[in-house]
Amino acid sequence: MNSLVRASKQALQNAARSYASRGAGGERDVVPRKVAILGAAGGIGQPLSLLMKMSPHVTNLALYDIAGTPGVAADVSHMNTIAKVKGFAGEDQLHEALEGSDVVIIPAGVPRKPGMTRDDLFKINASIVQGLIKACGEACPKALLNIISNPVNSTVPIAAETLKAMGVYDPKRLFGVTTLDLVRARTFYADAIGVDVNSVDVPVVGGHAGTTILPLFSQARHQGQAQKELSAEEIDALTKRTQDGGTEVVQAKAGKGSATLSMAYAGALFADSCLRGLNGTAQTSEYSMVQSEVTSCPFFASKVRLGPSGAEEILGLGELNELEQKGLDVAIAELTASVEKGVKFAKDGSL
Ligand SMILES: NC(=O)C1=CN([C@@H]2O[C@H](COP(=O)(O)OP(=O)(O)OC[C@H]3O[C@@H](n4cnc5c(N)ncnc54)[C@H](O)[C@@H]3O)[C@@H](O)[C@H]2O)C=CC1
Ligand SMILES: O=C([O-])CC(=O)C(=O)O
Repeated sequence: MNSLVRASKQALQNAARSYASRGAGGERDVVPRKVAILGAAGGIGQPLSLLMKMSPHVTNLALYDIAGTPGVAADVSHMNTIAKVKGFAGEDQLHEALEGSDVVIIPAGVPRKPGMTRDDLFKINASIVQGLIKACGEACPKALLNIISNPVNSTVPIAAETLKAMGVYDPKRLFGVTTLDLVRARTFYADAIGVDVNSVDVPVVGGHAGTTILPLFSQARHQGQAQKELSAEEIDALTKRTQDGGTEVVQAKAGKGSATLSMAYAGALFADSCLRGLNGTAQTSEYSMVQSEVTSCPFFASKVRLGPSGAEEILGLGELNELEQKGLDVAIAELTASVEKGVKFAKDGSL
């Protein structure tokens, strides 16, 4: 069972328990953990706020945006789960929102419209992410930072350089959220071979844009009897669909933004794993874009073991087939260029 399903069941159980014992005093053995969401009034931010309010690991939830957060906070604060919720609006309140945070999730910034690439968002989102990361470096330098804002392939290196310049960079605490690529690969693969999606595991490595997203179907695992063996053409189609998953949603939304609900789900899964790692839960791992020596590219998404100090171990890629190896070469070239673009922006502001 994945952690969010478990978390949702736990939240519902907690809710039922507290409902049944209103006034009984409700003692609970929970590690106090504060999570801040920056961009909490947005398309991702709102459902993500809902899901983090349901997490059994969150005791304090700070919802920050340039506007609109008092309403979102008032709304989710009525849910009878353990997290205390507070809304913060406008830059004056940013530091207060961040202080004491264990995990900061950042889905702030503009989304794509049809015809745009994620890199087309760089001009606007680079500065937004840099500003927010500076505030994190000042107010909560030890927090685990979960970057959702696109282009992730550049915003993560921007964050790293910004924190470095402030003297507070810890590579173990900075994560680009690529979980949605894994969520999609699992869904598409389980559908294609006809097995229970909860039994499926598909590694997805590289970055988070087009051909930098590299699903490794040769390493896919599942339980139960598959209804179907996939041909090379079918694997190729699944690879392309995973790489273009974001565009599929952008086109379907026809100008009204990109993935928000599935992203909120993926973001909550990832943040929940970060919290479980912080709490010392054994065997907590996720795929994420981190500073890495797994390939020649200085930032790369692969499997990461999460623990009390963040990314405690970065695992290798395992064995790739010939096609995947070719895909890896393509991914590294494009990802390296996006990383360099981010580093350059952070150093000299060039767009
Ligand atoms: N990593 C991933 O897998 C995915 C990333 N994304 C990215 O997430 C970002 C957000 O997407 P949506 O929520 O759909 O956009 P949205 O436009 O619905 O929401 C963005 C929110 O950010 C806020 N914001 C803008 N500047 C801010 C600032 N300086 N401080 C705090 N908040 C600020 C806006 O007020 C808005 O509420 C986009 O860049 C999108 O491309 C989207 C889907 C998947
Ligand atoms: O495609 C986009 O612009 C949003 C995104 O990153 C995704 O859905 O994977």
